[in-house]
Amino acid sequence: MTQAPESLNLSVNDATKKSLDRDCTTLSRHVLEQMHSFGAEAQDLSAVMNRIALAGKLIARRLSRAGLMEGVLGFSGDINVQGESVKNMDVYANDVFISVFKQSGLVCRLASEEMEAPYYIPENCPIGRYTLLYDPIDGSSNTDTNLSLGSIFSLRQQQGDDKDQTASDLLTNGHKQIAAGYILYGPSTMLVYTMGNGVHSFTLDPSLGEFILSEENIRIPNHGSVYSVNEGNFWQWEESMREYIRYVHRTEGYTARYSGAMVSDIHRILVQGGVFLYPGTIQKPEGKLRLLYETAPLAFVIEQAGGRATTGLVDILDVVPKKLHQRTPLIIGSKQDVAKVESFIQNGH
Ligand SMILES: O=C(COP(=O)(O)O)[C@@H](O)[C@H](O)[C@H](O)COP(=O)(O)O
Ligand SMILES: [Mg+2]
Ligand SMILES: [Mg+2]
Repeated sequence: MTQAPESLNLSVNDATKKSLDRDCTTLSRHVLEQMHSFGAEAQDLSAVMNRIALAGKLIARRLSRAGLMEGVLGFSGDINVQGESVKNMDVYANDVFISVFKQSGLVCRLASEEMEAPYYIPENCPIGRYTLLYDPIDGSSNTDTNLSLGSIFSLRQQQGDDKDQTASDLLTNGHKQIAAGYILYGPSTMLVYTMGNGVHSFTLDPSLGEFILSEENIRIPNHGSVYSVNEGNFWQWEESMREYIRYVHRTEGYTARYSGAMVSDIHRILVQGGVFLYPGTIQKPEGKLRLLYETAPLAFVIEQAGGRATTGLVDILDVVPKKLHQRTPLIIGSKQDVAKVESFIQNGH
């Protein structure tokens, strides 16, 4: 039998080892590495992230077969607390997050876009002290046309016992988030998260059923060519926002990208730079997006990657909400591009 040269053997083994190491860098292992500990808190956070990942896998599985199944596409017939028509996928994804945390001993309360008040899991409460805030499906208008969608999550420590079930301890600024991130349901399913120590992305490997590390410590470019905004709202904005858009139109080097799902638009900006805007309108100065489970978690991610997020006047992470479903305007992305928009809002140029 002919022996392979020693050097060839070595390089094959090295390559195999590298790919094995990569395949074993799962989300739960990564969280433990981030915490530099195998202690109880690290184990809990790793388990929480693992459950969020399970929710992402369940939602991704349903979306991948949506056109073949009854009752997945279309509207449920309900109107949610935001006054928006609810889609069947909104209902399913909302229930998925509740189901994965039941009997988990991890999360005591869940608050979402689709529920007027938080959902309490009393059996978890003596143990789990976390609250999960989430947008189960972001960009739901894309559901019926097989386009990208997202889920957004934010984890907070419960303060106090919340005996009266008003959840008033959630009405604090975004710096109180322990972890935040999103799942992007695109050509592949990705999970991006931060725990205050950089931003990391994972791709779902369907053959393993695991989220595997794609990129660690992602840094957003300081400037990018993309501006991402619904220009259909042009005449509803304040003049300063219209002036900014006129500036973009007059200036070389900008390109518009808008998918209808904020998670995918902001993911593009995280990777390639630029700015996403959802400003308030003259009629609705607070805009459309909700602070606790949309703008604050995305602000945490983008700031951790070296970018910025503001209402135009105040950093998103400094905003203290008065109510659970409070809305804020959002300008988020590369530092230079956000500063440019701010200068139009604050100085008119
Ligand atoms: O948060 C969003 C919508 O939230 P939702 O789907 O209701 O969770 C965004 O993804 C927007 O849908 C998106 O930016 C498009 O908004 P419009 O330009 O259609 O208002
Ligand atoms: Mg949303
Ligand atoms: Mg939603």
